[in-house]
Amino acid sequence: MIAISEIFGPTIQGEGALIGMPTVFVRTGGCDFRCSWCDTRYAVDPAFRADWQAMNAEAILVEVSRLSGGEPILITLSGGNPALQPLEDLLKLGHAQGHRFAMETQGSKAQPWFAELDYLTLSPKPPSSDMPFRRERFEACLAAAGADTQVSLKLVIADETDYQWAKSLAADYPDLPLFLQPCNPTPATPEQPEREADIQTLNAQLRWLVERISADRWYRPRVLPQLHVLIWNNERGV
Ligand SMILES: C[S@@+](CC[C@H](N)C(=O)[O-])C[C@H]1O[C@@H](n2cnc3c(N)ncnc32)[C@H](O)[C@@H]1O
Ligand SMILES: Nc1nc2[nH]cc(C(=O)O)c2c(=O)[nH]1
Ligand code: SF4
Ligand SMILES: [Mg+2]
Repeated sequence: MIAISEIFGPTIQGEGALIGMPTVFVRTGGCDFRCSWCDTRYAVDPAFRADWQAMNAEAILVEVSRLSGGEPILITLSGGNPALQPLEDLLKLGHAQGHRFAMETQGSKAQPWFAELDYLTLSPKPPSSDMPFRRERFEACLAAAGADTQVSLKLVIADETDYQWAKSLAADYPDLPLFLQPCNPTPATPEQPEREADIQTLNAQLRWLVERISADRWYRPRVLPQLHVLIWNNERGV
């Protein structure tokens, strides 16, 4: 069984390589990380386990199909860390129904079924998250994805230290499409579910990042906002 925090959509992928793509999100419950600025703690902290549902692949796809109006769609697996879940059957059955699959993970755990994904976003965590980067685990994820899965690197940047870390990490993986995403310093939290994102601050951070890469003559990354935050602020389920 798969621990599910929420299934929602259709919406658009708001981040990274597939930004703007219509998709249904399948958010799993449980994470091996506790990032300082995590915007989905309700899918991380076991205190919210009672809100998660154990579902099998068939039941998840019934809900996706209800949301998509019976049409095949891009299914985005996120979390929590979806790599902690047994998702092989979901990929097999979903593909047989014509869906495609993208997944977001921090790269802390590799699974053989990464090779069955259409897209994999690896989002290792910068110093500001207070989480470690374990290179051998990240590289195990790359190896598991293999040649048939489109892998990209999406790095969250909160400050200059994160920026320097990102530049150095990215240099070690020159062939990966690279996306830089400003950190939202005021995500909604279980304590403050109505907390607003400050769009002015996010825009200033975005501008800083563009100016930063330009000043460095670093022309490789694409700098993107969290589009869903610009559209819906910190709302959940969009
Ligand atoms: C909520 S995580 C879930 C998937 C997986 N655990 C991971 O971190 O990649 C999805 C994406 O949101 C990003 N994210 C989480 N909190 C954020 C914040 N406050 N500002 C910007 N991005 C954030 C993560 O870095 C990750 O790229
Ligand atoms: N629209 C939208 N795009 C997203 N991209 C990554 C998300 C996530 O929480 O993993 C997310 C999300 O929650 N909503
Ligand atoms: S790895 Fe992802 S879901 Fe887990 S705490 Fe960090 S941002 Fe949140
Ligand atoms: Mg999110």
